[in-house]
Amino acid sequence: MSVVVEVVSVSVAQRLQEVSLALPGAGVSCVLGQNGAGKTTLLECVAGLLAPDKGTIYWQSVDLESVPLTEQAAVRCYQTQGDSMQFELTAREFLSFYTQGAGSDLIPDELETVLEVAVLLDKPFVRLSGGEQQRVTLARTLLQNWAGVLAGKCLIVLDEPLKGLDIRHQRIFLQFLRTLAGYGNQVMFSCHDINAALSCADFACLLKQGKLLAAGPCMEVVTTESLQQVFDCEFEFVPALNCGIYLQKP
Ligand SMILES: Nc1ncnc2c1ncn2[C@@H]1O[C@H](COP(=O)(O)OP(=O)(O)OP(=O)(O)O)[C@@H](O)[C@H]1O
Repeated sequence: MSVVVEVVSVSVAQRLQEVSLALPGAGVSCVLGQNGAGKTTLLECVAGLLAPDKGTIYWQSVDLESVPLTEQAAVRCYQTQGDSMQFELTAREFLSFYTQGAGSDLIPDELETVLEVAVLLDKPFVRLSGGEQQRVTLARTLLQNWAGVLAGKCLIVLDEPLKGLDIRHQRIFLQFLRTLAGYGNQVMFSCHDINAALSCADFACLLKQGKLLAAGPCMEVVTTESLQQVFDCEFEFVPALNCGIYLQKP
């Protein structure tokens, strides 16, 4: 069973104010908002990596503060916005370092198909391009708990996973997030590309200046009006393909 998350009146000084939301048991949720809106802060709280000053995070109706760190780590995959690396490790060494116990195949076929990291493994991580580093770190994030991910038991929290990815890798990775949710995992990610996020997510959290403006099914909470409120610019909805896209008005 995936991790059911509830956030109740969570505040972090200067960063989040009285945020409450409940994520569906399995699915994909996106967090949208301007720079500094509190997206990373919310993701860190949900992932159990930042204790709120006020309020409570529940996983499976249990106060996260009472869940031992090892138990949290066993069902969580977390990706920060940018992994810095001080050492001249190859991508293979970097992945091995984080994925001890992942099995004999360093990169499972399913991950390789999506992230195409095999060709990068023998290069020094620090000399990979930004997007290549992102693909390796996305692999590392999922390999942290790969067995749990395959079993659909994980909370997968990704801070700007599309950062640096070319358009093809973005599309493939977003489709893969749906696959992971289909296994039963709870996926939550932040993103600055509204249309990319909405092509994948079924639930959206809209943040502005540390406050939650809305959270709920994308079809209900994402509108030209709510986006204007979140981003302080005007949008037009253009029907396209089988859904539509939001364009920023000039
Ligand atoms: N460790 C910290 N201590 C104090 N304030 C912080 C800390 N980290 C971030 N902030 C502040 O909290 C606010 C929210 O930051 P956060 O990183 O959550 O925003 P964000 O929505 O993820 O932004 P971005 O889109 O730029 O990544 C910002 O004003 C930021 O300056």
